[in-house]
Amino acid sequence: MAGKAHQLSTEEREQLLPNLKAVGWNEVEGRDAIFKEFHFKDFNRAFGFMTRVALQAEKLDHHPEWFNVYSKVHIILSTHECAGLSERDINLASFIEQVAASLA
Ligand SMILES: C[C@H](O)[C@H](O)[C@H]1CNC2=NC(N)=NC(=O)C2=N1
Repeated sequence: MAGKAHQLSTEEREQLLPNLKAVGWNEVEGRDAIFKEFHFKDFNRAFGFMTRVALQAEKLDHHPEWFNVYSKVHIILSTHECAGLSERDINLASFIEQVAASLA
């Protein structure tokens, strides 16, 4: 991954977070991270979604924290390198939204 991740400033958050909040992402309490819960029709779709996200995460060298039960996938995004939210999380969340939309 090129360059060092920096924790988003207040201004960057005001600019970047509303779009994600509008589609169901929320800030995690007590931790600088974002969270969303995804529901699919069945496990096959949930796992297909996870597979596509996993391949992109590996490509970006930026990985989600996630939890799956059957058709439900919980995702938390945060950047270890800066111990909080960075642009990498915003970019990965945007990619995740595209994948979810294509599977809806
Ligand atoms: C060594 C390796 O580049 C780092 O650990 C990468 C891998 N995946 C990562 N994922 C996330 N979410 N945050 C990171 O800071 C991060 N760093």
